[in-house]
Amino acid sequence: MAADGAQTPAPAPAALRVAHEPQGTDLEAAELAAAQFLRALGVSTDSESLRDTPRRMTHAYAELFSPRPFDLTTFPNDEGYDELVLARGIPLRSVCEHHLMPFVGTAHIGYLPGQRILGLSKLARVLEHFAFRPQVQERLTKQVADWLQHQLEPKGVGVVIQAEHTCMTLRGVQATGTATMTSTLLGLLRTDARSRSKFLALTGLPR
Ligand SMILES: Nc1nc2c(ncn2[C@@H]2O[C@H](COP(=O)(O)OP(=O)(O)OP(=O)(O)O)[C@@H](O)[C@H]2O)c(=O)[nH]1
Ligand SMILES: [Zn+2]
Repeated sequence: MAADGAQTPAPAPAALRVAHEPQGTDLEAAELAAAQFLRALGVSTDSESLRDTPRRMTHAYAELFSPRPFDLTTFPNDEGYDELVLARGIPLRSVCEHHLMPFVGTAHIGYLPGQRILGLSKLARVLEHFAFRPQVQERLTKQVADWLQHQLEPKGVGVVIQAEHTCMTLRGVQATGTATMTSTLLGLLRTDARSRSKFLALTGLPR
């Protein structure tokens, strides 16, 4: 409790170990299922070049569903830096949970610091943490923003994602070149027009 009676949030820990969240994997079973899946679709795995494809498929998806653990390193905001910190154009790759086809693009992730600042690389690592699982873009965007707000307790968070969903560009409606945009703004980036406008200016997106 501060002297004026206001609640002061507890500072975030200097480094929080963010673990991989295994759901229980059985690579052998997945490989057998992949072979069966391909056979059922009339794709023969008899040739030398396709013989290992079920194993490759299994490992490819296992990789895309396994975010790497990392330390969420934070530092005290000793200088009282009170403008935006923004990582622009972070590469994004994820897998849509409806078709298990990739969606790829870029993310812009920013925050207005409170008592602590974040190790810059962690903005990309948090994105990867939530992207490496079957996802929808809306949930991914919100999860990254909510998580940063919760862990860092900044004055505001903004996340904008632009991605191409191959399930709608390579198949189905085949709307080649379509970019899907999503955004989540929290705290001052949501409520304060000046902060929001600055955030959008730094992302390079139209305001
Ligand atoms: N909201 C949202 N929808 C997504 C995302 N990724 C894929 N989808 C959509 O999920 C929907 C699944 O719809 P369904 O009608 O069940 O699937 P479908 O018959 O293959 O549909 P089409 O893709 O239209 O051929 C499609 O409209 C996809 O475009 C995402 O990140 N967010
Ligand atoms: Zn899809």
